[in-house]
Amino acid sequence: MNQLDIEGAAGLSVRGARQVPGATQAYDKLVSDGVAAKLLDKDPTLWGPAAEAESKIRLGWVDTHRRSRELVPRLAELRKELTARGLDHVVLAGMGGSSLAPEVITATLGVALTILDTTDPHQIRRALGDRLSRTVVVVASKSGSTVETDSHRRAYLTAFEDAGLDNIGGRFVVITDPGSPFEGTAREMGAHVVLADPEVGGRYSALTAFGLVPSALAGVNIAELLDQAEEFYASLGGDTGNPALALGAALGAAALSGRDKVALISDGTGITGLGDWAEQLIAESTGKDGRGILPVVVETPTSPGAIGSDVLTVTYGGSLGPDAVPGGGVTPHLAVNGPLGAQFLAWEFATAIAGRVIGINPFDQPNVAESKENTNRILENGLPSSQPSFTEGAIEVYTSGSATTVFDAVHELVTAAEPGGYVAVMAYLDRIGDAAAADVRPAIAAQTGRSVTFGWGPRFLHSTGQYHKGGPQEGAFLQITGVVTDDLPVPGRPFTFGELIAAQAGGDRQALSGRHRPLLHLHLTDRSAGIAQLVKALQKG
Ligand SMILES: O=P(O)(O)OC[C@H]1O[C@](O)(CO)[C@@H](O)[C@@H]1O
Repeated sequence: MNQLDIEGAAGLSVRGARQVPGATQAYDKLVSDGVAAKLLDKDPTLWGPAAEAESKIRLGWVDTHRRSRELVPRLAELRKELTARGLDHVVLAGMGGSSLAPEVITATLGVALTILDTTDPHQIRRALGDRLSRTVVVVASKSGSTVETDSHRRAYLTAFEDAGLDNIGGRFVVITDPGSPFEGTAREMGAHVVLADPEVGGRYSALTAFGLVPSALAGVNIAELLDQAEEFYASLGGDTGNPALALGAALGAAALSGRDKVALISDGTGITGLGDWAEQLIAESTGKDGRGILPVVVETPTSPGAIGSDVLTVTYGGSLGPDAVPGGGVTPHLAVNGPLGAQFLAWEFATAIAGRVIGINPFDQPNVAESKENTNRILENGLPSSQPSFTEGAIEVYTSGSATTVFDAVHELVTAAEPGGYVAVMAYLDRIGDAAAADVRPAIAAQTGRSVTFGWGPRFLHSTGQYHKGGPQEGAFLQITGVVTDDLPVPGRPFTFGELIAAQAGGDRQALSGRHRPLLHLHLTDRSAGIAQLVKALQKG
């Protein structure tokens, strides 16, 4: 470690922070304003008067890990009860902050958990067909009004009833805020109910019931995560030896100096998938008022997009020894290493700090509602009819440009993004069955040298979706949808999952085109053939 590196408690270190241009000045200003201690003290004035009311009720994450302790014995008991009933397959239904942390936790610790954060009927059908009689469904929604999650609950309820299973209510565990619509529904169903910490927003909720309940039921030792957070907490109030303060200062200062894309890359040292969780935290927290930091999850240290003139390269992983070379194969601006429980708290603290540095309120998400409203309107009135501009193989192309091939249409889109802008690939597909669609990201990034993000729809709507609409208006958007060959009704609702996902995609197209953003829609009439054709066309150039 050298003087640019800061090691805090719990073995969490941030290397490189002070070499990021502007970071030292930002850090010194934070110190002279006493921000670290004030944040630890939950001071709601740190983000200005306009953000104060929201901040007042959103700072519980600072020490929520302490209140979460009471969950440890309770969840051990519940797990015992469920396994005694033979319910050993845990399915988590939840969007954004209600499922991303358990995904990282279980992936990192090698524990099986089935996650439903989709409305793709094929993916949902596959989950419903998997060990149904042994399934316990964790329904996680802070607001208790998220359409995707409620639809999953309905689908499982009907599947359990159709299979003639007993004690159906007891096959559900509902996590929600006290008094939310889901609390009443859960009690009526006879579900197990775990009320969440209401003073913690979804994306800051890793160490609340949202992160811990599904993880514990799946078999994770959650006490260990809480211990790591508690140990790291000791570093948070200080002006020295505070890696989270350094991380926040560097993220904020980099964005102000033009490195406003953050490539998030695993260094391969034992933490899996933190990038997807941090992506939501950073994008939804900072992408507003025409400002923000764009997180770009990059597959490996050598994948396209890891470095660039407007990119802050950040690697993450488990604790590293003092002489270790960080980065896992790339030279990062910042390397964040340490145990997972400490990482969650460090990134949350750093994001709140970066929000202050760039001058936004890190606790609201003012532009998320728009696509949801468009979706509801489409579900009521139907999608406006449209004809493809042309069809190539298994791909229908909807473009306002003049291209006549898929490759040219993508090229046209990419060149329409502002210099220093980005391309967002948004795939409303089955993220297991259609996993190869993720290859589109590196293929476009390699061709263009631009920052390219990839998100599964509708999951990204609860993450980078906020940034797309609220952040700097410099994105170009590639939306990919796919044929539905085996649709599934949403029980008790006047639409199917296939109609819902189409309406979500259509609603987001309306939100983006309303902002006059470049948008290309590709519809796959045969999913696997279409993906293979698209990736091949892009790779060939
Ligand atoms: O937990 P809920 O209320 O279902 O919300 C899920 C996600 O949707 C959002 O509220 C908005 O997209 C996220 O901030 C949140 O994590």
